[in-house]
Amino acid sequence: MCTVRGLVKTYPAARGRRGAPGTDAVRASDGIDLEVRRGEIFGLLGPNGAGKSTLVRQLTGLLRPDEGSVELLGHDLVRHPERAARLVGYLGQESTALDELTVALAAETTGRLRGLSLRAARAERDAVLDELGLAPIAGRPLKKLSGGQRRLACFAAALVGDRPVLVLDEPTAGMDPVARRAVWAAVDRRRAEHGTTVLLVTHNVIEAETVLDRVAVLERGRIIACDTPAGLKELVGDEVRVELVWRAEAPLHVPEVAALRDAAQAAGRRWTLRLAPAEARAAVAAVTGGPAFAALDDFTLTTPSLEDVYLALGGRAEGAEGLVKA
Ligand SMILES: Nc1ncnc2c1ncn2[C@@H]1O[C@H](COP(=O)(O)OP(=O)(O)OP(=O)(O)O)[C@@H](O)[C@H]1O
Repeated sequence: MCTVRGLVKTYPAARGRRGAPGTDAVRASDGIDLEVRRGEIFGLLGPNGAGKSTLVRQLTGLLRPDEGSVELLGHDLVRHPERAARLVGYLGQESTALDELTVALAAETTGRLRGLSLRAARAERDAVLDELGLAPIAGRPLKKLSGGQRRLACFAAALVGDRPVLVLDEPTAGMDPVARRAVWAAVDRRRAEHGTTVLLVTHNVIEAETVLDRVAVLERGRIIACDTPAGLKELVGDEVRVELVWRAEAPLHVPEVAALRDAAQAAGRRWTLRLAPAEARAAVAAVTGGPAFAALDDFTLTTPSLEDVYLALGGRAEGAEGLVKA
């Protein structure tokens, strides 16, 4: 369905101007091979700057690779990037092109641009606004909406005209849980009813886990893992995640707590540890059975999630500095 071979894209170095420092060249795609199957919901996961947007912009014909090939539904998109518009419904990270339009007109205009008759564009517009709960704000201009509402309106527009492939760059960024659920339900419905293939860029690993068939993890322009969520989880084996939340400072004077310090990733009052099951049981027994218990606010034990895989592979913990040890 979509085959990518040896994709390379380097952004050139820029000279600094007016005393500002220049930037080095960035190899944002560094030899990417990828195969997405028809009807698959395929995720691209990775830290900021890993090269996810650069990759999807090459898959949608918006950015020309330096080297390599992109074939989408039998079309060579490096040679014929203009063909992507007929194949792909693309939701980019920014929406400025539609900002002046109302929610209804953004959806209708997209339909018209995709070749629908006026009557068909209006029918699809009404159906998609209803489906996503946007009818009450259909008459409002995008630029006067909240970030999450604007995102949902752009998502609605991307769905109009029924493209066989949807490429969605962080579709649920800034959305509340109700809107996020509506997005995932709409994606699922298109796959079930039309066999739509979906390529999804996301940071939200926990949310993505429930909808993705396969995931590629990107880091510094390379794919460092690609498998089903379950297959990726096997990489972290039977590790258990232990979360300890302290009332205030961790009681490091308690030897059992001090012993866990090196294995823990600390974020404020919260410690996260990844341990073998027996070690996890021992750790919980130690902090709940002894003098540390008075300092403990809460604890949880969970089996591995896609986020644990991501971290184990060397991804950056959200909000944390530096790489997390495998
Ligand atoms: N137009 C550009 N010119 C120069 N460098 C760029 C440009 N766009 C992106 N980059 C650089 O290329 C690398 C990959 O960027 P890209 O936007 O593809 O990452 P990403 O994985 O989508 O990140 P995020 O999760 O933050 O959206 C980064 O180092 C970024 O700084």
